[in-house]
Amino acid sequence: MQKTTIAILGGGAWGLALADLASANGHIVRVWSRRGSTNLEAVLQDAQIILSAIAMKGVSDVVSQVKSFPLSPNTIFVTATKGLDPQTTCTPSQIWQTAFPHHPVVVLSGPNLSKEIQQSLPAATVAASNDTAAAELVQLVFSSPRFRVYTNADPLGVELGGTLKNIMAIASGVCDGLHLGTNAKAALVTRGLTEMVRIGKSWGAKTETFYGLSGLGDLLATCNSPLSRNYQVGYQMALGQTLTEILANLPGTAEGVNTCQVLVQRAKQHNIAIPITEQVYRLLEGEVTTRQALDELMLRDIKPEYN
Ligand SMILES: NC(=O)C1=CN([C@@H]2O[C@H](COP(=O)(O)OP(=O)(O)OC[C@H]3O[C@@H](n4cnc5c(N)ncnc54)[C@H](O)[C@@H]3O)[C@@H](O)[C@H]2O)C=CC1
Ligand SMILES: O=C(CO)COP(=O)(O)O
Repeated sequence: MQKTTIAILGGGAWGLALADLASANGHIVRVWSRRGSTNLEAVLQDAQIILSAIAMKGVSDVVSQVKSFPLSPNTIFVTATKGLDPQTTCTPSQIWQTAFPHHPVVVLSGPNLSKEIQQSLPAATVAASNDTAAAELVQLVFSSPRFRVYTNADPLGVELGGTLKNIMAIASGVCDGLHLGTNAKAALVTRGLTEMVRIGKSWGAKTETFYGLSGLGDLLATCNSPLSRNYQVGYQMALGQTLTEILANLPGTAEGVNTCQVLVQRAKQHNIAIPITEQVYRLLEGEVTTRQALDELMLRDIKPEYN
């Protein structure tokens, strides 16, 4: 395919892994990071794709900075952030789309532990957008024999899959840290998926999207891998460390910690049952121990599996 010029915003683990994938396919890639020496305006100049791999806490700020520079009307935005805005509960793609209403926005999300991608291990992901041509361009730019990209027309569902699974990854870390066994993990991940579908549907996402790579796929990856920072948060809490100690030593961002808070607030407003998220929230807030959180979940009123 033709060479594409790509500006990658965010020089963290994921931004750099995506930069490598696009460079390996022969594209022109420029990375901007707030602590790096590159100038944002120069990085954005003539970019056909602007990809954000910024941690959630920096997204609104970076969006405002990008808005102050002239862009080609055809520039495609891609967001790879897995978080929710604490003030508005908006997803990153909603923030980008509101700021740039006339540009296509594509969500890139899937089971993509950056360490494995950096080792060139095979993986698959999803490029989702309401603009099919934009999703297909992003698919072409990143696809290779080691990275298989699928398109999808439910960007909200794809984005929420990657975001909500972070909470289940924290819970799974707790499950493994407490040595609760394989049955417990299977129950947790399956009920976690049910909870993700319930939240996602109320938001307007499609149920089937959560059974794909960005939902179930990312759950399987992060709920079972010590490479997941969110999993590490739960695992180390089960070993008795405090959240402050864990976050001080964590390499990179565990978005699930903030997402949990946003979801609890949103679930209250919309009257949605989120028992697992609620217990993870209480654990992170120091209101319950890992054992108490487990008991709270196991001793809930018995009920039909689906209602
Ligand atoms: N590492 C991974 O395996 C994957 C991560 N993601 C998502 O990608 C996002 C970034 O993750 P990582 O690269 O792993 O995190 P990281 O902690 O390695 O990097 C975070 C990046 O965000 C930037 N940033 C943070 N606050 C900022 C601010 N106020 N202004 C400007 N830039 C700011 C940092 O400078 C850094 O470049 C997260 O939302 C994460 O959930 C998605 C898929 C895989
Ligand atoms: O989202 C990820 C892999 O798909 C990365 O997970 P962590 O943010 O928990 O490390």
